[in-house]
Amino acid sequence: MLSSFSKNLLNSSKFIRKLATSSNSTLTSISQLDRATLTIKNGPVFNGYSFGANKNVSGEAVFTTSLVGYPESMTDPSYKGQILVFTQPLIGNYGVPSGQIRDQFNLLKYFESPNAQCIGIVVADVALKYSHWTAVQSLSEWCQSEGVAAISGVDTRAIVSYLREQGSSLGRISIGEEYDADQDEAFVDPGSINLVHKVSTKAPFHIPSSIGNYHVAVIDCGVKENILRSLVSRGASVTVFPYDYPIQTIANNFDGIFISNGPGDPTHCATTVTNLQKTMEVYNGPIFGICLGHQLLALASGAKTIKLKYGNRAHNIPALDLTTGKCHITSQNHGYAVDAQTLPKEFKPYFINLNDQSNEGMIHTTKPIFSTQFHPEAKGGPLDSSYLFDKYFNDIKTFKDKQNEIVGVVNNKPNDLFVNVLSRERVQ
Ligand SMILES: NC(=O)CC[C@H](N)C(=O)O
Repeated sequence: MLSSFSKNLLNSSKFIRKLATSSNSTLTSISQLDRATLTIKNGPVFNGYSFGANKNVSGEAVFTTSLVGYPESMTDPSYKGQILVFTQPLIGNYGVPSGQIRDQFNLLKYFESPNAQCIGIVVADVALKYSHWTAVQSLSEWCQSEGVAAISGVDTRAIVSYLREQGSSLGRISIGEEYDADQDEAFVDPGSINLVHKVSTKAPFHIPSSIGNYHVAVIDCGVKENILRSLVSRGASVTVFPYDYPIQTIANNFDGIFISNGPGDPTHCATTVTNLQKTMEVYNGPIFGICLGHQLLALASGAKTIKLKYGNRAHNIPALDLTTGKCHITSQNHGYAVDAQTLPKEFKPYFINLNDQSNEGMIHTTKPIFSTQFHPEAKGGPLDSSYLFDKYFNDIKTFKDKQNEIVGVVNNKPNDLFVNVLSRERVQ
């Protein structure tokens, strides 16, 4: 523990450094940075430099082996409350694009949600200078304005080796002070918080599609913008509902139901699981779930989920499609998985992870219901598995054609009166 004298000394040198840099907030050299410490609970301590928000944070420390895509990963709501360690040694070299720019569907063009979601990042070597035609600021500036703590100059190989051996662990980033054993208690366990509640829209919202006549209901557990784009750009207007909305009460107004990705332990989403069970009893249309959506659908079907030792976070994970025998390189970000042994007989495993043999998806034997653990929408990551959205839309078309035969109604445009009163973007 530091004496009060050395603490004062540290604080005054920090103050002098702040004065020296205050005329120019753009950091260009590591010598301008404050000290920072990454502490793993009951584990090692790593000393480096702070290049983000001037605040101490604590959460689950996880690692990603993605080479690119830090803006997409950091704005993915599935990372809510986590400290993200990048194995790619140089991070920040292409800066950060604008979080304001929207596409033709009014969706964010470069971000996966309006804000950074992880609470901290850990990199070996931050690029304080950046260059890219879409960049509007440095990673350091963005972390400061978004309240994300960030540490550079640490041995990320040692950190990741530790997390691989011990499993994902609680961690803390402390700014401007040396490791203080007195703070050992101050670790926040995001596993004890309902993280989905924090990221889900607070009220339904609607995204119209001028391309087609389908209407899909999305259960928002922390949905990524590119999932919404993948639906809207294929011709579905999308109405997005809060994670705990009783979807079973309105399901039959929709041509498809979709369950999104999201943060945390799937067993914390009991209300969503119960609603999905009830939905599957009353709804015969297509259902598609991604990542947390896959896990929730599996729980609703009677299967169980497990926590993986350190999870799968990367943009190059091989998943075998068991129906075609083809391997696809996939984008992933999860710490939990479905235990394939517990799948009920109506569901077959759909994909398997070729690195660790964990379950990567399931498909119903008779109904148009399937889900994947990986992210077919990518962002970042390869587009190999985007064909699954096409499959979902084939299921939607078949279902709708059949409905139209029965009902004799051809035009099922989303009920304008219902959707017109809804917001056009997330309600936070
Ligand atoms: N990307 C996701 O949806 C993550 C799902 C879940 N929170 C997990 O960590 O396994």
